[in-house]
Amino acid sequence: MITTDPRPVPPEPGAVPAARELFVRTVEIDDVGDLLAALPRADPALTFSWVRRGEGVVGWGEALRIETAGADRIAAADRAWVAAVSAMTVEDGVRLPGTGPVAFGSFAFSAGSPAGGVLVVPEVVLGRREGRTWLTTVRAEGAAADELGVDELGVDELGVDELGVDDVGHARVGATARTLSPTPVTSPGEVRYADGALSAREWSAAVAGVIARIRAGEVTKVVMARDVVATAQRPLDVRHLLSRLAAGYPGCWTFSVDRLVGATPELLVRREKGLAACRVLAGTIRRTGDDADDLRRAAELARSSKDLEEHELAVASLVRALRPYCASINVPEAPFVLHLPNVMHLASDVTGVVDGALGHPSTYRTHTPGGSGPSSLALAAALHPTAAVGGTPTPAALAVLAESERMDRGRYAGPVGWIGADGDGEWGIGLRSGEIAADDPHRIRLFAGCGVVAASDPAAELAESEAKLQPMREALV
Ligand SMILES: C=C(O[C@H]1C=CC=C(C(=O)O)[C@@H]1O)C(=O)O
Repeated sequence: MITTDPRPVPPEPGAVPAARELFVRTVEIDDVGDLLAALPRADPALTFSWVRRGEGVVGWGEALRIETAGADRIAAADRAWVAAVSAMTVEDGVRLPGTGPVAFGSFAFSAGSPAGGVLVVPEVVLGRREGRTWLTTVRAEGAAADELGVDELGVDELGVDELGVDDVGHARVGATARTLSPTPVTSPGEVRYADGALSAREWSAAVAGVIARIRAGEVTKVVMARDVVATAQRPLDVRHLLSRLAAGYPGCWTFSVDRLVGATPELLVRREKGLAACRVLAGTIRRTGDDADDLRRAAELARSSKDLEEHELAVASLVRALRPYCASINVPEAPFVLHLPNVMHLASDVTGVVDGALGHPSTYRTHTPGGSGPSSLALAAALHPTAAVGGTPTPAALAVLAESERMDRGRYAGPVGWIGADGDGEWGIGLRSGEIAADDPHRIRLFAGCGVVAASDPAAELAESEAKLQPMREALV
């Protein structure tokens, strides 16, 4: 484990700790079925996921941990990752996004939050893309096979015993990997809910106060979030939450990083082969469950001046932040309506060609033509917080929300995702999520936020926040 926590002395810009030498090996394996069902352990601190429509990466164990804090938390993690990767020996016979070394990360929404930021390289990563499945194992250089602790890692279930260990102590996994047999998944049992920082009534009053400040011209848009605390009868098995989220919300990115769990519909940024892609969401209407009525509501959302204004602000702020990093940007003329099981959103997919002359051109290991320029994490650092989670203009909106929400958001609404050795990766916005307490595995804080503009109504925003809490409430059943 390495730690780059800049407290008490902030690091010099560009300073990174000495990285631990790691040996990383990716091999192609037979399809193992549901990636999430392969996760061997219940522990939310050591179980990682970034899965959408059955594809993505999951991981378990901890080979390397990078911790950061403060305003520089995302960029510092990016620098530490470059140093960590440079100390790795990599054997990657698959060479797809998500193969080779992968770090899962999660960052606090606010610079001042004690939640800081973290990148973790799991000991085992299992991935699937376009019908190909791979397994990556990570161990300290020179470690003996028993130090790898294959039983602990759950890799033994892949048939390692039979296939043996290679000359560098690495589990050899053949093309005939057997089905994984993780420990049984447990459900949470009875779940009790309690108010978070504010009761529903107090939060509505706070929203009314923010609307008044917006109407007075202090800010244009503020995203107001609230939290609810759920306490389960049994310790939370993160796999239960992940499988329910993925089944209920297949179009969202189902994530688990360092106790933050959720299914986000919003992609902060993906960088792949020199292209950046962002999905901006802002403007929401609840679904009723009646298809005809939902279609009528979707049309209403697409015409709603309140929602269109909220959406335009979000797109404009994202484009402003992304432009300096891109040689060209494509912004759709109008948003589309994204249908999720609980809500519909106005959505815009913004893409850009990353400027390869910027960033750390020589520091990333490159196996793709686009492996130079700002990494996915550097782009996430530049884009966070978007107007979809902060507001407009950003500094004033952040000040208003901090005063009005009266809570620390922790990692909610911060970047969450993964980065590979070449800097490519995917970072979502940590929405529709909850953070499992470090000191009590029964407790999880759920979050939901709503973009508040001059035309907002507190009761409607409260109802919208309830709809946004639905995925996590359903996952806890
Ligand atoms: C802040 C959240 O949603 C954002 C993303 C999509 C639509 C939003 C809205 O319409 O208010 C929010 O900006 C949340 O889900 O907690």
